[in-house]
Amino acid sequence: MNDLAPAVRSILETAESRGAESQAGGDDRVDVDPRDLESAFASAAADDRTPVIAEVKPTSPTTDGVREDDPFDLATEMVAGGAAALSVLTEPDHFGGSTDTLERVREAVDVPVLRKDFLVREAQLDAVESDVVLLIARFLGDDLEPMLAAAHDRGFQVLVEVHDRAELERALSAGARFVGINNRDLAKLEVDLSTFEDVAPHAPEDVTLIAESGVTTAADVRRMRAAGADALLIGSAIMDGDVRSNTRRFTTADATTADADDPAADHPDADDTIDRQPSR
Ligand SMILES: O=C(O)c1ccccc1NCC(=O)[C@H](O)[C@H](O)COP(=O)(O)O
Repeated sequence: MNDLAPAVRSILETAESRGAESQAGGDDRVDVDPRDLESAFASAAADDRTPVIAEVKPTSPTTDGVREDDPFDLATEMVAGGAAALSVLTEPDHFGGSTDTLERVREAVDVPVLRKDFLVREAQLDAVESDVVLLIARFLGDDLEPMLAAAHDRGFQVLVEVHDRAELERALSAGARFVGINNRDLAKLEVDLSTFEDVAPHAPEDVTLIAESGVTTAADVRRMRAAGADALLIGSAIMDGDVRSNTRRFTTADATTADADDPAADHPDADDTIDRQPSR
């Protein structure tokens, strides 16, 4: 883990020292009856909305300042903007998140809610109920498979985050059905959308692929969709300004071409679809 950016090492150190932090004050194992993520994406698509997971992200190591708005209001605005699902940071020290926030948001909306955190131990799965949990292949190493099984056992759907082809192979061998390809390199914290384009063609067709991080324009959305993204996870660009209209700009991206709201030119390869490997 020496190759990680200092901020990410710090995130990981605090993650390792955090316990289950159960809202009930006990250490009961959660048993989740989740809202179905795949159906939420399908409903969005049937409704001509680009499937977007909008992220409630008060701050981060790469963001200036903290957004203090009530997460309840942010979440309802994101859904009003057409988000198929939400992601809520529960990491407190670097992202301003909390399990309380996630509980309140999940009560306020009827779309699936992803718990975005840096989970490294099974007991941490029991801190709060959500429809989906994130597991990061790079942080979990050989623990990925048992953590994935432990999460599935509790009823969670699991988004396994990868950054390169080797991590994709580990995620697939562990049994991941939802894979997030993170365009943010946790070693340098740099974002490069070609990460998704490089890794996605190696995923089998029956895996649901989510493009994570660094999407800032509708043209970026179309670029990720052309490269095989079934859905997108977008945080900072939604949190920066009017959350409802920002969300709408992304959820209508498939239905629009480059327009006045999105002056960035479409990526030259945006119309080239990339064939994914056939199902294994
Ligand atoms: O967002 C960060 O600054 C960050 C720093 C270190 C580790 C993880 C980080 N982000 C976590 C995420 O996965 C993103 O919040 C998510 O993919 C949305 O990204 P973006 O749309 O670029 O805000």
